[in-house]
Amino acid sequence: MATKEQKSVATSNTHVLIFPFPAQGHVNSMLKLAKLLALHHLHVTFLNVEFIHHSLQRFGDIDTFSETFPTLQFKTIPDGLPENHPRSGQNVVDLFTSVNLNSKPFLKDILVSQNPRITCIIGDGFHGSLINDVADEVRIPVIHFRTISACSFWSYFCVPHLFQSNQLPIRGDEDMDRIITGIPGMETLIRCRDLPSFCRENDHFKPLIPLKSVVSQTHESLRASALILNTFEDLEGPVLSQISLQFPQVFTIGPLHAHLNTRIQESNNRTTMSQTPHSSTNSLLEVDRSCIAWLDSQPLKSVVYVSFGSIATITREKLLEIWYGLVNSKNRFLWVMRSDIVTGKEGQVQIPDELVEGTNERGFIVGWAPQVEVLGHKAIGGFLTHSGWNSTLESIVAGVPMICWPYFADQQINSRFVSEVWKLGLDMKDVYDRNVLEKMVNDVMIHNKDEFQISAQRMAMLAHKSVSPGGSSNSNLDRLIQFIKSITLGNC
Ligand SMILES: O=c1ccn([C@@H]2O[C@H](COP(=O)(O)OP(=O)(O)O[C@H]3O[C@H](CO)[C@@H](O)[C@H](O)[C@H]3O)[C@@H](O)[C@H]2O)c(=O)[nH]1
Ligand SMILES: C[C@H]1CC[C@@H]2C(C(=O)O)=CO[C@@H](O)[C@@H]21
Repeated sequence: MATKEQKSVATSNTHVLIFPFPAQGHVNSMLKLAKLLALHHLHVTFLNVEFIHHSLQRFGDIDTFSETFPTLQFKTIPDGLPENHPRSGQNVVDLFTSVNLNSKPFLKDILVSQNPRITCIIGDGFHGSLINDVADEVRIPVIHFRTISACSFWSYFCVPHLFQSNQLPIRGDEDMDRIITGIPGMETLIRCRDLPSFCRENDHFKPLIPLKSVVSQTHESLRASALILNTFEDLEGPVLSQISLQFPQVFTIGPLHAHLNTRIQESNNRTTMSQTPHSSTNSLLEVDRSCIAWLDSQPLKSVVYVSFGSIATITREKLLEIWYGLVNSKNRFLWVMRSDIVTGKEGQVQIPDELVEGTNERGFIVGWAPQVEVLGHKAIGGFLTHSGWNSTLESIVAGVPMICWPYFADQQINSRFVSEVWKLGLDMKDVYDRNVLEKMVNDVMIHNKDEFQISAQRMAMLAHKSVSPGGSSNSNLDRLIQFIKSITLGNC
């Protein structure tokens, strides 16, 4: 239910247009920012490509937003791909090319036709050059929101320097444990294998998204008036100090899902009109809630939650290797197995009898889960994750230790920080072995459980502190709102 305060009309002519890269991990966090700004009475237009908007209407709850966020509106543009294009899994990379090539006229049209007029664009930094070029043409100030961690953003930023100092490229026959020394703030931490996967010459994504392109998008953020990151100072302070030397206006306002809940609660408390917590999923896929009833019947912290996000795909062999590792560990598990997760032509995966039995005894499989709710459930004791940034933050907020099995892009460096810097879990990157997984799962769930639980609880507490009144992300959001308003005034 909307509060009196939320229902009040926008108090200024500040009108922000937010445009995410069309994928779950990006829409998720950028829509949370949209809600936060709307909650503070700014006009917000959230621009999606059509298929994302339709998915949010089908599986999310955006049609109910006008009640709670009256100053938030949705607009759509085409993505330029044929209607029957499978926009799921790793096919999302085609969207990058197509949106870059085709969306400019539609974007410009939306930007100049709104009332009140758009005074600021918050664009996905992954589409940095597109956003900057359009913003220049229509003369509207632009802020970049990069939806990845500060440590991965910074590593992309430093790539040209790594080439100059002959630390890159990473060739096919490379010693992947070679230390990369040229990233300020991470001097002895990063091995070749921990750099974003696009840095590997033999990366299977390389032909689809060249490293050069991701790096140049990252440098495009230098042209923006400010940079927003979904992180918090207690988590990534040293790297953020380095980023601030290059980017004078950096706003760290995460973890955004926790921040939004805090601000909604604050606003409810002020008006006493409604105490209903905000539980929107922003989901692009149909959520299967049956797993919650299953979790309700499991012992405290006994279940490993397994999910590899919205893009990762795996071969049949790797899927079975993970499955064996989980079943052989004898722990209970809840696994999100997306319908498009298995690559290759085999179609249906034949599942050995011992895996079927082990799963019937101790496992539960769904196509898509209410992840934030699952991670917050008392039965969850660990998270086998691909280390996507949203999943990492959601695990941190819930105080759940991780076993990391990164797939591509920023995930390789996120998992290094999870294991070696934050001590929140173990990193299994580049290993596809059931015995290793079995051992790691048991380390996190049983043998070193107390140690991991203590560090996970500590970081969860810091995350909550950062979004609470007086916390760094909370204050940074107030500063960001003032910054956006000052851009509006300067623009009049
Ligand atoms: O069953 C599920 C599984 C996932 N999710 C949600 O889906 C999101 C997944 O996001 P993320 O963990 O970031 O993974 P990806 O979908 O893989 O995200 C892409 O975008 C991220 C942000 O840029 C990057 O960090 C990743 O590497 C990139 O693959 C999270 O909010 C989850 O809560 C669900 O709601 N239900
Ligand atoms: C398709 C992926 C390549 C990298 C992109 C990204 C980024 O901002 O660097 C994050 O996650 C992915 O969704 C994008």
